[in-house]
Amino acid sequence: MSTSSRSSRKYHGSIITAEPPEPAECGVSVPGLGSASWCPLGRPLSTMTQNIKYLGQAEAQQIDQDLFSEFGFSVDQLMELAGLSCATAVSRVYPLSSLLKSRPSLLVVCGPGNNGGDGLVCARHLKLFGYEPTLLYPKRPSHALFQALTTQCEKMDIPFLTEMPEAAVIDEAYNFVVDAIFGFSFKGAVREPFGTILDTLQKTTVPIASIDIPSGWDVEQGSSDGLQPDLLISLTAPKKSALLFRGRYHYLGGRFVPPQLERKYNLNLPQYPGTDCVLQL
Ligand SMILES: NC(=O)C1=CN([C@@H]2O[C@H](COP(=O)(O)OP(=O)(O)OC[C@H]3O[C@@H](n4cnc5c(N)ncnc54)[C@H](O)[C@@H]3O)[C@@H](O)[C@H]2O)[C@H](O)CC1
Ligand SMILES: [K+]
Repeated sequence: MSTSSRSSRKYHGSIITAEPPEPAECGVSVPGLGSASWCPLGRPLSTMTQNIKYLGQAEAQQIDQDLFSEFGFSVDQLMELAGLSCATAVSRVYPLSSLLKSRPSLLVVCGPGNNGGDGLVCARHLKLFGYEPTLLYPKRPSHALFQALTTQCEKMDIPFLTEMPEAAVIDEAYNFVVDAIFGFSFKGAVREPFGTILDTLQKTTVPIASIDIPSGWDVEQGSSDGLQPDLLISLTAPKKSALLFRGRYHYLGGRFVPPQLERKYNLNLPQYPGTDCVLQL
């Protein structure tokens, strides 16, 4: 069971990993949020990435738009790479060999936007990696892309739940949960059915892996009483709320940013190792 002081979550029934490093001296540049010597995560300098930019909501959306309009990418291209990054980070943090339940089960909860699409792609790749994902996808957009992603999962025999199980059932049935409910376009008070879903997730004790933003968190301000994921996978670049992430693992994914775009927004992205599609921050 984790006793990490950075996360109040207690885990049982799965995932045994080392404790996170203790706070140490470090320096991070956080435009608009603080001085260059602030160490928000308490990680040693050697494992932090100096000067990586933490994005505000509008800037994250602008970069997204630039990728599609100015740089000519399509949504499904980037979503595939984003979802693959998420599946890769998940498999690094929760390798099949570390799971304590008899089956490598996990629940992926998908929201109504592109974050939900990342969740569908992530589920498909996790299935290919040997996991047994189950999906909950309560609000499905009519757009052909999401219908195709849904079909792909169905054809890979990934089951879809019709309703959110109770917290105790989730703890019993799944090793961990992937949160793909909301990403960088989340705004305002949570609307149903996602309020109830997030309330249930908060009652679970299995680890939560959040894609891009812990769902329900304000993209810039975070949330003191919201979800406390164990793993956060920031896509393209971390958002400002990631500075308040207190889980054990923070990964960067979405290795698709053209250098010209990186320079335009001064992202200062770290060097991904070799051909890897994720990087632990
Ligand atoms: N460039 C990249 O890094 C890429 C990131 N990707 C992923 O896309 C999401 C952002 O997707 P977007 O569709 O813009 O928004 P969301 O998924 O966050 O959600 C929009 C969806 O949610 C509804 N909504 C908003 N606020 C609320 C609320 N308070 N209550 C209920 N519902 C709400 C809204 O109506 C929309 O339906 C990013 O985070 C990445 O995960 C791409 O996949 C690849 C490129
Ligand atoms: K999310």
